[in-house]
Amino acid sequence: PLLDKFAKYPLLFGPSPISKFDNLSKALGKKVNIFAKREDRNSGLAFAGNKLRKFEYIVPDILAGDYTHIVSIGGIQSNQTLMTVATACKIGLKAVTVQENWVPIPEAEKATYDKVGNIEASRIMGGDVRLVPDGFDIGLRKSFQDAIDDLKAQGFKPYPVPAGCSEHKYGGLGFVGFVDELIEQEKQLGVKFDKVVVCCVTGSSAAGIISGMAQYGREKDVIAIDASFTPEKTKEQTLRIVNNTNKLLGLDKTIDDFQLDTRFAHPCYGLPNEGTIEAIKFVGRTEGVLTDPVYEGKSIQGLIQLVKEGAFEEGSNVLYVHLGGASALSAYSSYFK
Ligand SMILES: Cc1ncc(COP(=O)(O)O)c(CNC2(C(=O)O)CC2)c1O
Repeated sequence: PLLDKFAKYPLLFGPSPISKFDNLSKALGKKVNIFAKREDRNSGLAFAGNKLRKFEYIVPDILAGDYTHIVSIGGIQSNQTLMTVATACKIGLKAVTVQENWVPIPEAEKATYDKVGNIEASRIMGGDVRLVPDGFDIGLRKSFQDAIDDLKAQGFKPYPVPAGCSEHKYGGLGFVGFVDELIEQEKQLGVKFDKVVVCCVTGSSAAGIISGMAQYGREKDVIAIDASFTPEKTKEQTLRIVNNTNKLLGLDKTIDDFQLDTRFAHPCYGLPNEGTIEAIKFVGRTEGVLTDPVYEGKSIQGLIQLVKEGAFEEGSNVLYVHLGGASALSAYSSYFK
């Protein structure tokens, strides 16, 4: 595969497993065969998750320089910042995480939102967690630059990793590897996936999958479900990462569009809608698998809706990409009384 020319630092157990969601398929009328590739179980670090797959192609660049800190950014219950801390611990660096007010925290969660789940785990692992009041935006942020300048002023050498690793030059490579893995697993399973459904916010998960599938002429089989609630920005950023990644791979292909379903991101980034809560419970009760109110709850809500409205041909094989995130559920307990 084209990816072999890039250095990779192993952070995952190996290929992430594929579950067969037969109960869910049946509960939805057995029209399609639903499978799930489990990035939520891809590593032994922290709570596992999609960012660790991205960090595998970023860590060699960190180790190549005498950096002292990894600096990253996210919301208070960010999975990105947690996986930044875990990766830093693994490679012996310190971590500074800028955590902004990306989510309008519901009254019922105010007392615990910045104490439980992902942020608790970051503190346990010694992350220098810096809460700042700035609002949500998937782009490059002043608060992030301030943290980097602050560390440099103290004589440290910080390595910046932007939100979701997505604007990092190698941000898309991890999920190109996901596709190479998937192609192998299709052979082992004797199954070809007709559609791949994945959550999309800062874009490098979906971008890597689209770029990876483009090597096999299958980029149109990817359906991204927006959870940013800023779909124009997410679409532009994702497409840019797709084409930057194609260039990195030496893949002579420009992709100017992809399917981004924007129907499930409401009411805003970081808060579930009623259908999200229904979907989380439905999949929890039919498959014993947990998803979260910010990301995977919305993408599985999208998958269920797409099945119900006949978006997939009868009998087709649909792969759901579970990117992680259930570790933030404790910050949303008021939704599951
Ligand atoms: C569990 C989970 N699922 C899907 C996504 C969306 O991935 P992308 O950002 O690559 O589009 C995230 C991202 N999370 C961000 C974070 O700060 O945690 C980057 C937004 C995620 O954590």
